[in-house]
Amino acid sequence: MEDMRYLTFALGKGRLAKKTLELFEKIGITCEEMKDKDTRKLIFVNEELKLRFFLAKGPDVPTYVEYGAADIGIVGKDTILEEGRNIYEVLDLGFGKCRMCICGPKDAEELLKHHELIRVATKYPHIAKDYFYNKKHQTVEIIKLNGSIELAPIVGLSEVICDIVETGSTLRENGLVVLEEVCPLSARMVVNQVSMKMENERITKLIADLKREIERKDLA
Ligand SMILES: Nc1ncnc2c1ncn2[C@@H]1O[C@H](COP(=O)(O)OP(=O)(O)OP(=O)(O)O)[C@@H](O)[C@H]1O
Ligand SMILES: O=P(O)(O)OC[C@H]1O[C@H](OP(=O)(O)OP(=O)(O)O)[C@H](O)[C@@H]1O
Repeated sequence: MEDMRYLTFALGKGRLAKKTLELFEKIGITCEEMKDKDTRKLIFVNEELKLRFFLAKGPDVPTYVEYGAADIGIVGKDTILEEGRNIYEVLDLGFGKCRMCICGPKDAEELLKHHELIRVATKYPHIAKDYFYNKKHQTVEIIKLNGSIELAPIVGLSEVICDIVETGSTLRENGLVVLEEVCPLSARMVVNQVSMKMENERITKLIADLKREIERKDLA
């Protein structure tokens, strides 16, 4: 135990953070310091288990993991696809479930069907490009936005959007519908490629513990 090095976790801020900490707690990994809402501290340590945790913007998580600044990351599948980093995706955590979809007003269906040159607004330009160019073989103009994507077809910036749909209420409240599904999404655990070799025993055990907990919850 004495010469064990710290394993570092990068957790995506926002929606996934709370569920991630709850899941870790269930397998005996706690980080009390991190629950303090008022803290400006960025990095938290569990001395006993030799673990360190930090919160980062979702899209930065794969970056920290690729460079080895974090051994392990927890992040949405959307972010993994969008960032395209050299990392191992090792586990589907089963929460943060949603879908990447092409959405728009109902009448945009015809434009899609006839492969018209449409504009696609999205926070995920790589996912959108891959979908339209490689899967659908359709030429489109992709417009990168940073949030409130549903606005784009309403104000005439684009014909459709490529965005996350969870409950569908944002679409409904703005008169938009799902036109096509790109792929299902959920939170994933990612691992640095060198860490996977150097810390194989600890990381393999962590994956097995998490898997057992996720399966137990699925059965309940
Ligand atoms: N309804 C949802 N909207 C967006 N993301 C969701 C939703 N449900 C689950 N997720 C998952 O949660 C992850 C993190 O979502 P979060 O809202 O915290 O990030 P974000 O919207 O990219 O952040 P920000 O608000 O800083 O732009 C997403 O990458 C996605 O995998
Ligand atoms: O299907 P729903 O349950 O309505 O969830 C989907 C909405 O939530 C997300 O937006 P977010 O709240 O992250 O805001 P943003 O658009 O500013 O990123 C996503 O981009 C959709 O707009």
